[in-house]
Amino acid sequence: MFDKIQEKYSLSDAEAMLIKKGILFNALSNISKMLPVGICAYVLLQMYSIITNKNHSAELPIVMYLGVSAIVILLMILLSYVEYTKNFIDIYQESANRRVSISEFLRKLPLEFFAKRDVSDLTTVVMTDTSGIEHALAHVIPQCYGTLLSTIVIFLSMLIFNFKMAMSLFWVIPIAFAVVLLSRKLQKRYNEKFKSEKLASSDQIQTTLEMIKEIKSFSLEEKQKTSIKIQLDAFEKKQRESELFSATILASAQMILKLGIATVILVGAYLLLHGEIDLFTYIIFLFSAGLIYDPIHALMNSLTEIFSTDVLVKRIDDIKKEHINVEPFYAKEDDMSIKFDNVTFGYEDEDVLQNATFTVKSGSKTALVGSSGSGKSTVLKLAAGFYKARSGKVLLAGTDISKVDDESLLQYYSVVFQDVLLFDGTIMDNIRLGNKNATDDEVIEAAKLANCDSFVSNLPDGYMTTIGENGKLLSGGEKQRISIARAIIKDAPIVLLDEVTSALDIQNENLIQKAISNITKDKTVIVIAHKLNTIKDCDNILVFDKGRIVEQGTHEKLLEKNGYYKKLYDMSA
Ligand SMILES: Nc1ncnc2c1ncn2[C@@H]1O[C@H](COP(=O)(O)OP(=O)(O)OP(=O)(O)O)[C@@H](O)[C@H]1O
Repeated sequence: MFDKIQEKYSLSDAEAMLIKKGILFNALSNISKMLPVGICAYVLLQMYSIITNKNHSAELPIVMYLGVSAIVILLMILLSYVEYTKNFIDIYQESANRRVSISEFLRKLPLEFFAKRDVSDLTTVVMTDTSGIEHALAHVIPQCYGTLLSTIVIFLSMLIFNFKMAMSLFWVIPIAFAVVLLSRKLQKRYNEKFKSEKLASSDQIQTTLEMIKEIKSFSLEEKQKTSIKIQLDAFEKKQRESELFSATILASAQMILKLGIATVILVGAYLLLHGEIDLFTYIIFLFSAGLIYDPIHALMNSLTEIFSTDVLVKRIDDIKKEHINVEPFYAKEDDMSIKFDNVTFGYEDEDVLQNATFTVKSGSKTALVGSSGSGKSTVLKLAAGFYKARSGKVLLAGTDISKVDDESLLQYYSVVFQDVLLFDGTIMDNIRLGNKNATDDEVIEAAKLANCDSFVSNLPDGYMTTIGENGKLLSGGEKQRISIARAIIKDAPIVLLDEVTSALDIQNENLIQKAISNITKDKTVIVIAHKLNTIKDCDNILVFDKGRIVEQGTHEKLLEKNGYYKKLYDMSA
């Protein structure tokens, strides 16, 4: 049985051992809680015998009872302490590794996976779902199985002590369990609905916060408020339904358990009157009836929590099923040629790139031109292995990049995309992201080449200025220049540039172009350009229209051809 638990929760051997100890100490702690029952019953019986024998001169050995009680209390405290440290502290520490390993796994997944899943959903998996499992492992599973074990031990002891009384005490337990277990499927369904509404709510709140500027500028506050309210109401409804269902099941199980007290009183009284049991046995069972059902009720509570972890475990398992390429990519003798071999790709059902075939020779420059939405950025993303081709192959130095590990592949790429992502840190650290070993001087050198130096020197702390979440303290052009500096400092053999001049003012554009021509020197380059006069010296130009390459060649050849490129060129002139 424990193997199943270990497999279900993907427990490490150390974690499994801690949980086993937790179960053992919980069981011992539960059993120790029954010891006072024996002592109390024995004291009461002694008192009764003194009173009924009218032997008032006889004395109770009070000191001995106090001594035994003190030992029992010490034992109970010790067991509770060990149970606490084993269950909560050690297991929590071990479980923290689970969150790290999921984050690490996510980091290795291809970008394609992130396109299918939204960020708040994944954050919930890493933070909330793992917390739910941690809580279950520390607080619920050891108690649950510990209580089960101690109940079996107590049941067997009581059965040996008195069969009829034991049956009158324990008959309710399987019935109460059956009620909880039979409700499992329904419980799961309620839980899944509740979880998905919760996710949709946090998703909507996150989207609202991300789009706050647009919402305000288009006066959409009221509309947004209404849709958030509708979503939150739906979430609350599902939460109420789920909790009401669990509470009803638990209350019913508890009522069934309480019936056991009545049967112990009635059956005990009957057996006592018919001389089948003595008063001591009766008292023992009466006390036991007052104590034994509480941990069992707690166990049932725990069971509903264990059922609810099924959904969490499934969500984590679904991520872990994703395929990660582990084969590292090795560059072959400086060959950095990129080949698209009949590549077709779509983000969703529709193909946005069809049968693209071209070669970017090692050390050459290829420009991608075409109307908006024709598939240029998609080609860059496929070239960097961010997405896998639906059919056909993308090859780097003859190796199919869909088969190799992203991390080893991407070390050969410097990428500057339209959407610049910066983290909330200093400018120095943001640029150093391109090369974590770069010295401060090297960072500043790269920043100068990317024309960052002029605006950075005007900032209060220069390169040590913190730029806020996603560089919110910087302009679009400044952010883009930082991303160029990153690419410069990385100095990778392949450079992918997407509309690098789009967010720059005219004054800086020439300087940037110069910086780019410096970093792209002797590199394999694919650049997207809307200003066609900047790509005249490219070795090859691919002209895109509606996801297809309609022309390719050098600037002169394409002009001579007098086709689509010529039309675009004339329009941009
Ligand atoms: N993440 C995505 N999910 C779904 N569709 C996408 C995604 N990214 C792009 N598309 C769609 O793919 C098609 C090609 O987009 P792509 O960004 O490659 O065009 P582009 O030529 O680079 O356009 P632009 O010059 O405007 O940047 C477009 O129809 C676009 O709507």
